[in-house]
Amino acid sequence: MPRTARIALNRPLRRLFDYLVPEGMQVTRGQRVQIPFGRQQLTGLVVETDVEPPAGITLKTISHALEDWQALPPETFELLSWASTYYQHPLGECLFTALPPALRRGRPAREKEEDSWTAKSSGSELPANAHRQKALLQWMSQQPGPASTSAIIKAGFTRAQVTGLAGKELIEKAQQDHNQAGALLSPDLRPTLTPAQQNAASQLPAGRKGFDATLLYGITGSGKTEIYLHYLKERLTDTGQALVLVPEINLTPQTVARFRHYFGDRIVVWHSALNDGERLNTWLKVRRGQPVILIGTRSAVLLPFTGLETIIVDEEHDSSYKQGEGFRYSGRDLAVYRAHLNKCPIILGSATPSLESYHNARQDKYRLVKLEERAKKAVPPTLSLLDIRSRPLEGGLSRPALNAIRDTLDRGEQALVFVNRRGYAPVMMCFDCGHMVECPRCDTRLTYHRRDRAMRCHHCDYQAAATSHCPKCQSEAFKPVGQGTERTEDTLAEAFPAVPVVRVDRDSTQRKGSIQAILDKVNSGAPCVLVGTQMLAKGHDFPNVTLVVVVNADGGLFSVDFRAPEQLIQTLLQVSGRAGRGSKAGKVLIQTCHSDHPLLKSLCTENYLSIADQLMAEREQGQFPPFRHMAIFRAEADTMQNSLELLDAIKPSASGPGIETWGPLPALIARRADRHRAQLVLLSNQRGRLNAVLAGICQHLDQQKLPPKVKWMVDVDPLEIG
Ligand SMILES: Nc1ncnc2c1ncn2[C@@H]1O[C@H](COP(=O)(O)OP(=O)(O)OP(=O)(O)O)[C@@H](O)[C@H]1O
Ligand SMILES: [Zn+2]
Repeated sequence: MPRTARIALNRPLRRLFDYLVPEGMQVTRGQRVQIPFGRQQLTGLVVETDVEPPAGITLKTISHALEDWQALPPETFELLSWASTYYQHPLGECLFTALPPALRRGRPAREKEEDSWTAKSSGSELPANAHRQKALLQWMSQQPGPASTSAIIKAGFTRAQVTGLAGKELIEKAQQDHNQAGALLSPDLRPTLTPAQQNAASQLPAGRKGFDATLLYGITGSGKTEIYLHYLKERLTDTGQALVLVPEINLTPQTVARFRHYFGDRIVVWHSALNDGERLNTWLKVRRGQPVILIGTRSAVLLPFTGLETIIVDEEHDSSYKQGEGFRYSGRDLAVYRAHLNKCPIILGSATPSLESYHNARQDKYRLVKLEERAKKAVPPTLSLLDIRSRPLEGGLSRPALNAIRDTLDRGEQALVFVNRRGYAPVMMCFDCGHMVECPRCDTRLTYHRRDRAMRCHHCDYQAAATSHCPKCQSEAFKPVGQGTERTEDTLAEAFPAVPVVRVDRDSTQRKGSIQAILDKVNSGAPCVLVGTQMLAKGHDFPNVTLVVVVNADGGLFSVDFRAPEQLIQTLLQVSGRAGRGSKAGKVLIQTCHSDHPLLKSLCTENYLSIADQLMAEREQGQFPPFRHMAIFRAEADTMQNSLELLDAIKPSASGPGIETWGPLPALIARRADRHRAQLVLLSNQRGRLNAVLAGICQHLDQQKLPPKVKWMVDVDPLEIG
C-alpha cells in the first residue's frame, strides 16, 4: 500500500489534507514538508502518517521534507493539538503559531547571522544633501541598543545607506543586544532571602518529577523575583530548560537584568520586539534543547522545549496572557497544561491572583504559598479614600491630592499619578447644543489628543483634526470633558514647574528607547512626578516613589462585566504597590465619588485574599466563572440583523441539558469599525459537554455558506464580555 500523510496548513480551515509520501522519505508527526497545493507550493506540517484517505480521491505527492527532524517535538505538538480542541481553533493555525515567521514561510531552519549596528557620529561631517544617511544616524541614536540590518530596512532605510555609513566609519558593527544586557553578578553580591522569603521558598516543590502547581501569593514588593531566582538556582539541572512567562518585557528591563545576574548567557528572551532573525535563532536554541532559561511573553509557552524542567508564570493574573484575536489562547492556562504534559512543577506568582487560580488553590488543585511581608525593610503602603464629590478639581486632581504631591516632592521623593485613560480628555462636548463628538464608524466617542491636535477613536483607527468650535452648531463653547493622562500632565507641570513631569502611556512610549529614558530618569531617584496609565502598574520597582494618587477609581464599580470588580481591585493594588518599595514608607490616595462603596472600603482595610474571598462568594452566587465554564460566540456583520440572525440560528444547538445561554444580544459597543457586533454567551458546569457543543456548532458553521460580510468567532474562557 502506498504511504500517506495527513497535513495541516497555515489556513483558517478546520480540515487537513492527505498526500502521498514519496518512496524512501521518512515523515513523522510535527515535521515540516513542502507540498503542491493548487498551483502553489505550500509549507505544511505532518499531523498523522499512514492514514486511510477518503475513497475516490487522487492524492498528490509531498514534494520534499524541509528537514528530517520534527519542527514541533511531541510535547509541543500535543499541547497545540489539545489547545486546538479546547479553544476550537483550526489545528493548522494553532500549529503554525508555534513556528517562527521564517519557518512558517518555508525558509530553512538555520541560524540567521545578521549584522547589527551602532552609530558612532551624529552625522555633522556628512554633506548637507545626505538627508537619508543623516536621518538613519538620528534614528539609530534613538534606538535602545544596536539596530540589526533588517530592523533598519524595516524602518524605511536601505541597505545602500547602511553600507555607505559603514564605509565612512560613521556606524560600526555591534554584538546583538537583546541577549546581552545585564552581566553575571558575583554570588556574594546577590541578596540572601529574608526569613519570610525563606519560609515561602521552603514550601515550593522539592522534587523535579511530576506535575505540581503552586500559587505563590506574594504581596507587592515582597521579592517574588528573588524567590524565582533561588528556586531556579536550586532546582534546575545544568542541562535542563526553564520557562519564565512575564506579561511584558520591554516595560521592565530590570527583571531580565536580575535574571542575568544569576544565570548570565543562559537567559534568553522572547517578545514581540524581536525581529525575524532573532526569533528564528532563539527558537532554534530552544528546539535543540540548549539549557536555556527563557523569559518570554505569552507565545513563549508555545516554543519547542525538549528538556523543560520547570515553569514560572509571573503576574499570573495579567490579562495580557490571553490572546485577544485569532487563536484566543491563555498563555497561563497553556503553561499549566504544558506542566502536566511535561510532568514538571509550575509556579504561578502574583500579588493579586486571578480568581481562577485562587479557586484552584482553594480546591487544593494548587498549593498556596503566602508571602505577606515586603522584602528589605519596606512596609506595605497605607491606602486611603479621598471623596471628591464636592471638591473642585484641577486636571482631575483635588487640593488634598496636589498638597500630598507637593509634600512628597519637598521631601525629595517621587510621586506617581494613575489615570485610566490616555489622551487629553475622553470626550469633547459643546456646552451650547450638547453635542458630543462621536466616532463615525463606532458607537463610541472620540478622545481628544491635544499634543497632536487630533480626535481619535480608541476602538478603530479613525482620527480627525481637532477643532476649536462645535462641528454641529459652530459654538465656541466647545470643551474637553473628563480626564486623560495629557490633561493631568499639564496640570501637574503647571503646579510643579521645578520638577520633571513624566508621562507614561502608549502614546509617550511608542518610540523605541523612550521607556528606557523614562526608567533612567525615575531610577536616578531625583524628585519627579510620573503620570500614566496601566503601564505604570506593572512590576516596576522605583524605590523613591512614596506617593501614589489614583485620579479616579470609579470606572469599574458599576460595570456590567462580572470581572470588573476583580480587575479594579487588581489594578488598584498593583499601582498602589509601586509606593514605598524602598526604605521610606508609602502612601496611596484613591480619589472617588463613592467612598462608602464596600469594595473600595475593604481595599483600605483588608488584604487581597480576603477581598478575593468576598468576590468569590459573589461569583459563586451568580454561578459565574470559575464556578461555571464560559464561552462566547461573537458575530460581526454589515447589519445588526445579520449578526443576530446568525446567532439565533445556532442558539438551538447551543441550548441543551447542562448549558445555559444568554442572548443573542448586541455587544456593549454594538458597532465597531462599521461592523455590527452581537454575542451569544454559553455557560456550563461541564467542560466536556460545553466543548462538545462548541465543536458541533463550529463544524456546522464551517459548512454553512454565510453571506460574505458575516463573520463569527468563538472565545473560550473569555476575559472580556460585552
Ligand atoms: N532578600 C532580599 N534582600 C534584599 N532586597 C531584596 C530581597 N528580595 C527582594 N529584594 C528587593 O526588593 C524589591 C522588590 O522585589 P521584587 O521586585 O522582586 O518584588 P515583587 O514581589 O516582584 O513585587 P511586585 O509584585 O510588586 O512586582 C526589589 O528591589 C528587590 O531587589
Ligand atoms: Zn471608531
